[in-house]
Amino acid sequence: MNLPKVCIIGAGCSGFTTAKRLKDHGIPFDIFEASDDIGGTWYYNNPNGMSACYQSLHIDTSKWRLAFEDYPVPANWPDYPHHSQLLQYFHDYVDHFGLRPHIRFNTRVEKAKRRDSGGWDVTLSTGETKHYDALAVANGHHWAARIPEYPGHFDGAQIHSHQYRTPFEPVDCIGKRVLVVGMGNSAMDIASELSQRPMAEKLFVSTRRGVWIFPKYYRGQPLDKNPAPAWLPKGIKQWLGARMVKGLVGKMSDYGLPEPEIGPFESHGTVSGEFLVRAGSGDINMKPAVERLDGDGVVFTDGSREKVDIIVWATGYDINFPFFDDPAFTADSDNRPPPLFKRIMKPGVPDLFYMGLAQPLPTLVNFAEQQSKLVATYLAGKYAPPSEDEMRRIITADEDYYTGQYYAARRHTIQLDFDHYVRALNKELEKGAKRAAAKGNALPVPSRQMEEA
Ligand SMILES: NC(=O)C1=CN([C@@H]2O[C@H](COP(=O)(O)OP(=O)(O)OC[C@H]3O[C@@H](n4cnc5c(N)ncnc54)[C@H](OP(=O)(O)O)[C@@H]3O)[C@@H](O)[C@H]2O)C=CC1
Repeated sequence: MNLPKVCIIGAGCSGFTTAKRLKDHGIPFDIFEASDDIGGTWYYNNPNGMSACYQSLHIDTSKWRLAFEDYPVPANWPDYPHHSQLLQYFHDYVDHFGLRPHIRFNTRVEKAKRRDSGGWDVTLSTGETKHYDALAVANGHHWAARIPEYPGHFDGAQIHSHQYRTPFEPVDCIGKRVLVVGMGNSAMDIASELSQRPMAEKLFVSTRRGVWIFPKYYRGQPLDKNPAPAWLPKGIKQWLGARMVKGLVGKMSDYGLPEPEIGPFESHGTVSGEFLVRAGSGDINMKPAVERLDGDGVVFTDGSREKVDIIVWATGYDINFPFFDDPAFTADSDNRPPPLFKRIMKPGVPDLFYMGLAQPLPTLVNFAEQQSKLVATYLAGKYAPPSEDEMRRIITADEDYYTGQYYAARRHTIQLDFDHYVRALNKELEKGAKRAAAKGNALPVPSRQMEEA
């Protein structure tokens, strides 16, 4: 059968696992990667400017949960591998499955435009425009730094956590008074590192709300290693999890942190084995939200003022698809992507797939590997989605399930429970296989001879 040809944007873990699955099904594809190598955000000092890695970064998901299902992680890995180990694992995967020859490096997708009749014209940084039958978007969502604006001016240095590499780069923090803004996982790691006595002279962390900080271990085992069964009702799962977390860490105010007004599962999980100890040891000084910048200092909402030399904005990322002009395909002003069936397909657009566009707990690393099952079987005519109306109904129900419990924030628009998602996806794949068989396994996306536009 002449299967449709796919353009994959990005050779990070979402892009290359999608490629592997397409290859398994004999679906032709090209991957375009702006950088000189694979890995995306996990490629430290990635010359494409899109890596959020700092030198000391260890992933906060354990090796037990991030492994690709068809390629085991090295047996000698620690529970929480370093970013360099993860990147090596990615290289090994790509080479093992023979994906590298399909990747065009140093080639950025500048524009992706859908034709009225379907199919995509993809314009590359080389100036070429190529036509593809389908488009898989895997450009990541941890690279467009979000920096809030506050009144006043600041005379010191300001960086976003995305730029942070070491205590010395890109700004020398040694002996300085440093303010880290935010309480996500970037803030946890960077504040814990800089608060060590030989590093910053004084380390402040500003947060506009209290959050729960999960430990990394429970009785000597990674906390995420033995999750509750995926079939357990959400309310019970969260009640049990909240009890365990509270039992393990106690009250946040015991460490000098603001007491959360929310439960542990009402914000994206903040995980750290170090932060609470550093705060409890007096090396991290908590401050409320920033009110204004004030020359050589910062004024906070409780009226206090601190002299500050460096601000690290660990304030997260925006979802960004710079190659789409059509707002129907991009995130809105609240950082919400278009409503997507299984977070992959936009109803009514049969030849576009968003890969890894989620904040799955516990991890994003092996998430697109699961999603690619739907994409590959769909393009091969072995899976058929439900009607557009049914897709929309499922999208609404899924979004309520996955994001309903979180407080409204730009960082919470694509939250997702990995285990629940995979269970539901597998059921959907079974149903879709029956629908496809009833339609005679017709190809939903026509394959045209690939042509230069
Ligand atoms: N070791 C690891 O594996 C690491 C993983 N990560 C992952 O990378 C992703 C991004 O994490 P991260 O970079 O921490 O970003 P997040 O979006 O998770 O956190 C951003 C933080 O900044 C705060 N914030 C946002 N806007 C403002 C504002 N205008 N004023 C004050 N505070 C603000 C948020 O507070 P609010 O909730 O109030 O909006 C939140 O506390 C996550 O998925 C995270 O888990 C990150 C670092 C390390």
